[in-house]
Amino acid sequence: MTPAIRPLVAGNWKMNGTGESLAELRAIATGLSSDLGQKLDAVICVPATLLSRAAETLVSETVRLGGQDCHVKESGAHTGDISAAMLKEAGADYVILGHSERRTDHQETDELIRAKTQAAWKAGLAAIVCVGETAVERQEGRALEVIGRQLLGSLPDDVKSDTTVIAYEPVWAIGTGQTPTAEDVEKAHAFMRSELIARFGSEGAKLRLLYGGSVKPANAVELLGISNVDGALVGGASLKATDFLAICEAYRTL
Ligand SMILES: O=C(CO)COP(=O)(O)O
Repeated sequence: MTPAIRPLVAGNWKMNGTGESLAELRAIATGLSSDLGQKLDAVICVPATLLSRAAETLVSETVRLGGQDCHVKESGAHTGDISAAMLKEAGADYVILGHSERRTDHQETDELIRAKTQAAWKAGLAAIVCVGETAVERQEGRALEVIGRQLLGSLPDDVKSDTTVIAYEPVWAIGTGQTPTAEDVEKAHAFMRSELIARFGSEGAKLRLLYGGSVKPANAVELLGISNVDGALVGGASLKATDFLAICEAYRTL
């Protein structure tokens, strides 16, 4: 954790969730309306189909909503795509961009992610920009090189800390139950911090750096307590309110 940076715990529901899941969202919001909610910001990135209903269902401001991707354009002939402005209108304040599943499934490049980040800002959304190495890249000793390249390529030049969040998600740790050692997470986050300060100066020092990949209640205190880890991007464990809240609880002790 970085002193003076307010933590952010973000959930990524991916392609999961139905109308019934809104009860979990309500339970998360209720859980965070206690003093726990004063210790952190929380956002749940639901499937786009649930955004409007999720926005209606949330009675408190303790949880923000996010989308999981957006198109670079505001509107037009792009069948199946959703613009950042549409996400905003549906109730989102954040959008995840460049998740490894999109980089892989949809061949998204750093250049495209950078354009999407600008589109998100223009629509009034904060971008959660994801980076992370694959297992092979790690075995080849290229993890930091890959993270550095993705950071450089995926971020526009005018990054501001109130509209941009970075998520380090090692691809091999996503949905596998495996996590890097605390030393490896610390090394990756320290590297990102120094790269971001070198490029963005004081804004780079204030950017929130999330760790993502098999975060669960059992490892939350250890992972969230690491230097320069300012929150988490949680996949599977964000689908159940009890798990997500148990992860947030780590900030009571940190
Ligand atoms: O991809 C993730 C969040 O974006 C992480 O997923 P898991 O927490 O399920 O490993």
